[in-house]
Amino acid sequence: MTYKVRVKNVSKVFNTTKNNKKLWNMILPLKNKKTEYYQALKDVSFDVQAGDSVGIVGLNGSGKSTLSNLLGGVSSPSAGTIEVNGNASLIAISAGLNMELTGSENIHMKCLMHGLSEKEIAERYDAIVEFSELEDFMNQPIKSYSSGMQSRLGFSIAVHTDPDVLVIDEALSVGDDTFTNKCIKRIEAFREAGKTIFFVSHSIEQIQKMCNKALWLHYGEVRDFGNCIPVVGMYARFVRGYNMKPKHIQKRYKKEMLSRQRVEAFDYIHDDQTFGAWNGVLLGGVSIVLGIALYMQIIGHF
Ligand SMILES: Nc1ncnc2c1ncn2[C@@H]1O[C@H](COP(=O)(O)OP(=O)(O)OP(=O)(O)O)[C@@H](O)[C@H]1O
Repeated sequence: MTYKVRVKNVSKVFNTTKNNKKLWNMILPLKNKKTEYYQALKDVSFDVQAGDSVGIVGLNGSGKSTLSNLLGGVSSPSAGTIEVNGNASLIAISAGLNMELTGSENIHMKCLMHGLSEKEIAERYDAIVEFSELEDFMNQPIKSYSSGMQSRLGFSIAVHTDPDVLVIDEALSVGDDTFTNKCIKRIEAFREAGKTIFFVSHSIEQIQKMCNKALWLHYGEVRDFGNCIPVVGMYARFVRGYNMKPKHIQKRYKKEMLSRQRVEAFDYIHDDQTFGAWNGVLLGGVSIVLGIALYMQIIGHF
């Protein structure tokens, strides 16, 4: 069967080394023996078909937002591949919005980023504003918006740019019920049109209502993936059992799981951090050459 989104052996690693930004570490990155990494996602694989609506569940810190950022193209995996047939749009609270720009400018900017022409933006502008219910706030910088207002604007822009894959990360958790219901209706219409949706939420009820598939992430790994009702049912049973455990047991479990996600290998990474390291080497080299040139100039003067 053809897939709409294929996530294959994806890992995401963050450099969590303390004092990593010291100039010395940037110039001589390979000297930094104590580099520490945190593996937020570990070897995640699954395929999703067009028309699927996938709920992503998991405890706090299990990697849901990290995955939604990868799916929405906001960041790239440290290892593995994500293939999306079509264009994807991420809606998270304030994702991709510029806090200094007004609501109106943000609409323009995000629509351009999604490949819409000036004519298409002009045609859709009123509908975006009307759906967001922010008519009176369009000329204000969005840093003055509440998180619910930012989310409404982000949601409205994203659905009107008509993406093939919509990634919704907790964006519905900050709105009031009336707006959330309006969004849910819009998402359902989206699904009926054969689009693909990823939906991150802590509300099991919302996921059961809106999704046909579910992915359960557990401390960066796929614990289960498949039809929504059984996967979410298993997850709900796990959460009930977990919540019944005494606090100190929960704390110990969490600590042990987090310690398993710390990795030390340097060569594992082939993303921005390695680029950063080589940029450091380049910067160091250029500095030395400039230093020598300056020294020669000074010597030449005397
Ligand atoms: N930029 C970063 N640098 C270092 N660690 C990070 C970074 N981003 C995320 N993490 C870590 O990765 C892990 C997964 O985070 P993520 O936000 O994806 O989890 P989540 O499942 O969305 O959590 P929540 O339910 O609380 O929103 C967390 O332990 C987090 O601290």
